[in-house]
Amino acid sequence: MSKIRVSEIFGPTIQGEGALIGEPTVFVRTGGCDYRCSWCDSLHAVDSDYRADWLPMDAYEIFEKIIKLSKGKPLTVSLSGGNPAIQDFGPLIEMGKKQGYRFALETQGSITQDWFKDLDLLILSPKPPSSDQVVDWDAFEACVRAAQQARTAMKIVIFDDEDYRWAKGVADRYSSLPLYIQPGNHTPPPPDEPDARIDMQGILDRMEWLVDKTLNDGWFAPRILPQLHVLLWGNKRGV
Ligand SMILES: C[S@@+](CC[C@H](N)C(=O)[O-])C[C@H]1O[C@@H](n2cnc3c(N)ncnc32)[C@H](O)[C@@H]1O
Ligand SMILES: Nc1nc2[nH]cc(C(=O)O)c2c(=O)[nH]1
Ligand code: SF4
Ligand SMILES: [Mg+2]
Repeated sequence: MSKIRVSEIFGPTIQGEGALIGEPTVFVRTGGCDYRCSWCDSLHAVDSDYRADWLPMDAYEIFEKIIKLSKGKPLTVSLSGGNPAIQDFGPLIEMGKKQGYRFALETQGSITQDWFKDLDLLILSPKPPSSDQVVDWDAFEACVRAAQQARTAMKIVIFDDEDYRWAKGVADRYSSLPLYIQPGNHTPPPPDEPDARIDMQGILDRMEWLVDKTLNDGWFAPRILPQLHVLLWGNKRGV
């Protein structure tokens, strides 16, 4: 069985973002990402300087840890990273579903896997201009198609006016996908400083700006949500 590069497994906590906000969950965060977003809040799982901290684990070992953390009570497992779509989660999803666990995956939509169809929720998070990344829309489209019947949602981080306009354009192209927008944390933790100071008032101001802008604009398609875990715990890692 192939190994998955794991940065951290933690929980139970609540899902802090998007469609499943507030839902109890255990996170499996993988190491390695094909993107380098300018404002990434999880660089310890992206930057290869930290690869020595990423542990190769097989599906049995990961599921054992999930069972321990959840005390054997089935819940939703959130697969994130880094880009978790680099890894092979097929065997873990198959194993977990047999025991009643559900699986949600967070990815930017740059890499497709055939096991996307087995997810309970695929969250595609294409990156706006402020990230300094360039979206490959063919690759994104392939992810949407690979989901097949699996529930799929889109989540876009918005930092400024340009991101906002961009998000509206993307929403038009994928109007059948439920959309969640969230303000950015402009004070993400440096990878070697897990609990770095956070500008909470600045984040709340960005949330208010985003709500006002969206409503004044008469754009009623998206749900506008903060990162709830950030409001509760700041930049703390493993929550
Ligand atoms: C750390 S990423 C990992 C999964 C995947 N690489 C992705 O970007 O979707 C998880 C989520 O956090 C969001 N995110 C990362 N940095 C952020 C920041 N500084 N402020 C708000 N959201 C952020 C991403 O856009 C993504 O939706
Ligand atoms: N509680 C909590 N909710 C989250 N939603 C997305 C997260 C992520 O980093 O992928 C995340 C996270 O790290 N913690
Ligand atoms: S795609 Fe996700 S994990 Fe990768 S750098 Fe961007 S926000 Fe971070
Ligand atoms: Mg996060």
